[in-house]
Amino acid sequence: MAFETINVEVDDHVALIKLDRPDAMNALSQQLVGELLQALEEADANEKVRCIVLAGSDKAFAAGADIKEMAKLGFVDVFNANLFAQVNDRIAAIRKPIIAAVAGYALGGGCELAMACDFIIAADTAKFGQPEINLGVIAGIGGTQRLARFVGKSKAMDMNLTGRLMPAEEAERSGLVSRVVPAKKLMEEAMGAAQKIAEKSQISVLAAKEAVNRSYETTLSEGLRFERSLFHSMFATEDQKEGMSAFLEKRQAQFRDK
Ligand SMILES: CCCCCCCCCCCCC[C@H](O)CC(=O)SCCNC(=O)CCNC(=O)[C@H](O)C(C)(C)COP(=O)(O)OP(=O)(O)OC[C@H]1O[C@@H](n2cnc3c(N)ncnc32)[C@H](O)[C@@H]1OP(=O)(O)O
Repeated sequence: MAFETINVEVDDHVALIKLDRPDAMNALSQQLVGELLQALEEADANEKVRCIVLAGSDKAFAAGADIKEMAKLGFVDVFNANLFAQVNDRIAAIRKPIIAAVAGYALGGGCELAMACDFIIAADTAKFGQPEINLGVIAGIGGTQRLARFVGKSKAMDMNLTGRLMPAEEAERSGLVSRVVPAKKLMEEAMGAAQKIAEKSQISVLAAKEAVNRSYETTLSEGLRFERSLFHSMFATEDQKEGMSAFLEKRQAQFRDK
């Protein structure tokens, strides 16, 4: 399907999804959110795709929900529509890894979208924030919950209450992002990471993603039990046999399990 507010390219096992509303700093309109969710689900269902990269423009990953759309809404509108309720569930249901490649502004829903991905690679130009307080609202899809878990209460409270932006270096230091690279290297780094993941055992990749994500949903002892049962199940795969044999035979593993 042709999209109007995003671009999708699939090449060599990696799906690159780029937000494309340059005139509005990639503001997350209802149309863009719908197209993004469909593109993610199509990539997840595409057997050729093994990793997904989500990117914006040099100036903005995404500047948040579309304020022009939200300005005219009232409580009854958003409550009855249960606005954005399904977004979290649909992104959480994507089994393949999603790397957020963030340059420029990732604000409000833009920061929340990046945090909902599996890890963030940031350009040194990236600025993260939850400035909803400036609009007389609060973050609505993870900006108080994920942020507090990722960077700790003090920084999450500071950002949500003052609306200040967190530069890339602080974001890395705080654990919000995995790596910071020069802006001109961002896409090379993100696509390189995606390629590296695509070469791994796909079944192990899916299992590792599920295990790490479970750590945010359960107790340590329960999480260790979940991790152990997934670890044990890896020994039923051809990839475990191939991976360990390849190491002992000092050759590159050729993983087969889908
Ligand atoms: C778990 C899954 C998560 C999935 C998330 C994805 C789906 C969910 C999306 C909805 C999320 C709802 C909950 C969320 O918490 C609520 C919000 O996001 S509220 C919005 C928060 N964002 C902001 O407050 C930032 C607003 N923008 C700015 O502060 C500035 O634009 C800027 C980014 C600092 C850049 O400033 P400048 O360089 O000066 O550029 P301009 O301001 O002139 O902007 C250029 C142009 O773009 C338009 N624009 C910018 N941001 C938005 C926006 N958020 N909505 C609509 N339009 C925007 C701006 O109006 C200008 O347009 P023009 O005037 O030229 O027509």
